[in-house]
Amino acid sequence: MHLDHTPHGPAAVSADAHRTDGSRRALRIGLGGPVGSGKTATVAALCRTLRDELSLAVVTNDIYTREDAEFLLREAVLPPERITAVETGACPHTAIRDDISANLEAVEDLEDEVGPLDLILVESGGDNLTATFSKGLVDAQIFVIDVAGGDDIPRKGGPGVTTADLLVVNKTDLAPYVGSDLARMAADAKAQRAELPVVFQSLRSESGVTDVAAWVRAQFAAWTA
Ligand SMILES: Nc1nc2c(ncn2[C@@H]2O[C@H](COP(=O)(O)OP(=O)(O)OP(=O)(O)O)[C@@H](O)[C@H]2O)c(=O)[nH]1
Repeated sequence: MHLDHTPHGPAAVSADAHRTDGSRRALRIGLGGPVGSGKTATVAALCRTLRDELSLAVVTNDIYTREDAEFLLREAVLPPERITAVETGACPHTAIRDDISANLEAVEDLEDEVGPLDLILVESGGDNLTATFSKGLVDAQIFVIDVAGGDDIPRKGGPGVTTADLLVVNKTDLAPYVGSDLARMAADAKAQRAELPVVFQSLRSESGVTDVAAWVRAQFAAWTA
């Protein structure tokens, strides 16, 4: 894995790093990607890995339900008051890109109610390859795809694959069963993203979310620097 954070750190993105009382607000990282690629599982693993070192909260987005939040609550990855569900009621990308008001309110309410917070993870509802977050909502974004969705996804591109601050190719454990060529996926991702980082992970393996957690730590270090 090649991780080069410097040109794309969150400090370069957000002009509004402070709250109205002058305190530093939480770094906001968005996770988007197709349905079932492993966004909630990645959020859960990040919470377990980082919760003892960072003050964390999560906002989930579902179209009609609160299933993702309920999963995180059931798994007890964070205390319940640190997990908020937004029911988008429409295309998931509308709520993270076009009308971000419900998500912004959720993020700000979390900071008011359980802050000060270091990091808020905002998980989008599952969508298609065009879904990206507004820079008014998050400081950095992770796009999660999986090997079972087809090994031609990195080649097909789209804004999530090409421009996300981190591309995660999840479920590498399934590659032999679905005939996905990981080397080809890596070469295609490199061609689409140049120096932007890519992580291949299996949440079923021992290393799990380690590389993504390292990237998040680096983003947080840049944010607070
Ligand atoms: N084999 C394998 N399964 C995984 C991995 N990561 C997640 N899963 C499983 O994939 C399924 C979907 O994972 P989720 O985390 O719910 O996916 P999601 O992207 O949040 O799905 P939506 O919110 O519906 O878009 C679940 O059954 C997970 O347990 C992985 O690395 N390997």
